[in-house]
Amino acid sequence: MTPALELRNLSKTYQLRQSGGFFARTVDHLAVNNVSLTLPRNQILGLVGESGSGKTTTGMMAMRLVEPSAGQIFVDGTDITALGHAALKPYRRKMQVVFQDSYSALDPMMTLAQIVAEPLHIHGLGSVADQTAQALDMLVKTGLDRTYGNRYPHELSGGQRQRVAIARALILRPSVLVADEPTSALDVSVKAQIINLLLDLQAEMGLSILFISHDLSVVRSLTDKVAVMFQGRIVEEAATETIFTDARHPYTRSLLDAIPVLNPRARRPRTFLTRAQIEAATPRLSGQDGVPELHEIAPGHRLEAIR
Ligand SMILES: Nc1ncnc2c1ncn2[C@@H]1O[C@H](COP(=O)(O)OP(=O)(O)OP(=O)(O)O)[C@@H](O)[C@H]1O
Repeated sequence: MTPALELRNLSKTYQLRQSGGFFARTVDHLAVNNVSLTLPRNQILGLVGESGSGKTTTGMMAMRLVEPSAGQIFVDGTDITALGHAALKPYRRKMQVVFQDSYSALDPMMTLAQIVAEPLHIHGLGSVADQTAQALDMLVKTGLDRTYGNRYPHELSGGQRQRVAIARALILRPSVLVADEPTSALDVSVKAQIINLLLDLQAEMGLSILFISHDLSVVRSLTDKVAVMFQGRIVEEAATETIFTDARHPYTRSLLDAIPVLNPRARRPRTFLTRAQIEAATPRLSGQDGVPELHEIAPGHRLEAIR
């Protein structure tokens, strides 16, 4: 079956301005390096990695919200990489995004019904009455009763705002949802509610989700497959349970070791790796051999960036 989303050899180089007064110059920064990913239909793919590893840039490129420097993006089998504004519009409907910080994404002057209905309005779908009715139904689907339609974003809790952001993203019935750290700003119990909501909606609406997170426990409970990013590259990709029980790449294992364990008796020994050690293991991953076992890695080094 054609995947909902496929990224082929995607790269992004940002041009950074280095200050220096009269001698200011631009330098290239390779944020995403030759990333290939497949998101099958009705599945949830987790994209994990430390801050700055290129997860958001990858998700934004998948949606054509950031232009790739190289590579291709396929949505439902169609190459959308070079489509112009008009040709891209139907694909914009198919792909929606939810961010961590939903508050800044919700217009404070609009009611929740207006906020959720706005994408229908932008795409000219149905009458205003019809758009409002659909928006109220979608609010109910995300666990907010119809009376919320008349409220404003500042009246809501963080979890409720995230529900509104999800309702707005799903009102166009997209086939792909990019969820970029959608639960990181939430308390543990609210986090669980939002995860359950995403799972329910995914099953009900046949969604495919690219779930970007550095919260590995959330990723474990939600995803079918996980891709691990390090310095712009995918260093490991496998079924979720395989990642959590039999990770091959030392960087993945060091990420797993960094998950906090509350019970002190169950605490695992931590593994700290240097970037050079992770780099050394990365090119050899494709052969699945030659990856050094953790006990071979010299103790005493720390990988600060993942802590
Ligand atoms: N618009 C931009 N211009 C220049 N550099 C950028 C831009 N956006 C991201 N970067 C850089 O690209 C790299 C990857 O950033 P990105 O936000 O994609 O990583 P991330 O894994 O999503 O991190 P985080 O979890 O902190 O959001 C970082 O070094 C970042 O500083």
